[in-house]
Amino acid sequence: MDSYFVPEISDNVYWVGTKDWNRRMFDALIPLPQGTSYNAYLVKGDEKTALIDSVNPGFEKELEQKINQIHKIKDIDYVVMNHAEPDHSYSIPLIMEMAPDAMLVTTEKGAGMAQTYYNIPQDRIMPVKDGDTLNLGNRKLKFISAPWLHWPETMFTYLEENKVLFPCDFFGAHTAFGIYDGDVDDLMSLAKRYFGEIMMPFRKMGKKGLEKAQELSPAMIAPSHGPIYKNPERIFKAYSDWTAGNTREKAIVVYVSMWQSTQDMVMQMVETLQSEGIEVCLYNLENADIGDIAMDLVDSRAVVLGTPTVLGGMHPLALHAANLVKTLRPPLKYGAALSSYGWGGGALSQLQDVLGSTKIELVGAMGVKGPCTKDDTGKIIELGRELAGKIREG
Ligand SMILES: Cc1cc2nc3c(=O)[nH]c(=O)nc-3n(C[C@H](O)[C@H](O)[C@H](O)COP(=O)(O)O)c2cc1C
Repeated sequence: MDSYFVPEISDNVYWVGTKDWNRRMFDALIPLPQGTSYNAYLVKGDEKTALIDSVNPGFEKELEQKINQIHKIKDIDYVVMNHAEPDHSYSIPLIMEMAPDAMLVTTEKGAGMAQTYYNIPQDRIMPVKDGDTLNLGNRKLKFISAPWLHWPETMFTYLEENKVLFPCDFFGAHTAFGIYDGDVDDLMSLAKRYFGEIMMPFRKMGKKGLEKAQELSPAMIAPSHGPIYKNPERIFKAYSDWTAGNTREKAIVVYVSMWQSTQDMVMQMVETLQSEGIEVCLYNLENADIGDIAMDLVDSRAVVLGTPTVLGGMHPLALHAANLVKTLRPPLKYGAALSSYGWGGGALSQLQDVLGSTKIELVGAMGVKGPCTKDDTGKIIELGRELAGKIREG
């Protein structure tokens, strides 16, 4: 490529990130319907220049050229590492090699990770604490500790003069589309999906991070994935609901069925919940997108899990889903389980084991031998009504 598009997103602040249009999977787990971006930013003061975050493996050359279009890479003074994960930090050692006087700026924990992951020598690392500032001449960077968003070493960086917040993964979205928030129609869904996948397990820390971000009153939020927010209020409002764990009168139903018996049970439950005024989203685990499930877990009040018994336990897809429900720590209050079995069963007791350590109140777990009888259907309707009542209570 002869020349890259390197937008100046704010006075003397340049987006030097890269877009991974064709990536379809993240963390070997999460589908990416619109690819993703690895946002890195170059901040030029009249005395010093800082690079904030870097890019994923495979995009080093593009990053190098983009920086060089704005400022000689060898003259970079600081490389700020908000988060050590390789999608943002993999290219840091290369930049440090090309910019021999540059210092790596990161948290105390980040310093350890920079050595472990990237072999950055200790004498080239400048650890910073919450509230520390770094002078670039006519502009200043301020560092805000933001642990567990979503690794222990994470921090935000704030460019005070421009009022631009660089929160790394926090407020991010996986999409390669658009530069600014107004460019992507379904951005709030993508941001919610990202929140569910990455930030939901750390809602308490997220609440604190949100408060710290709001206190700064930034004019712009420049995350490490997805579009840059020219209007932070929109994402602030959304994060306020999501980190608080505000749920709706909504049930997420996830199931798998080999011979349709469990599916019939699940469908009767769906009809009952809907007729009781409950919003329902349904995923067949055979073809469901885990990211969609994570997104709907963000504000669902109840989960219904349907699985047949397979070899004495849950169907492996249902076990995977139940484990996700457990580890993503959604704000679910209620649950119900539906299962068909052939002879001895076993799926329901395994499900109760998996979800036993969560705060989800299991309203009912119903097992049926073979296909549903009329009598069984009546019991599912009863269970559905009871679950709907709980959901309406709040
Ligand atoms: C591969 C396989 C393994 C099974 N293992 C068990 C089992 O260990 N215990 C049991 O009670 N039923 C077992 N079954 C029977 C199913 O649980 C039963 O057919 C059930 O009705 C299937 O529900 P579905 O129609 O929702 O797939 C197994 C069935 C299959 C196909």
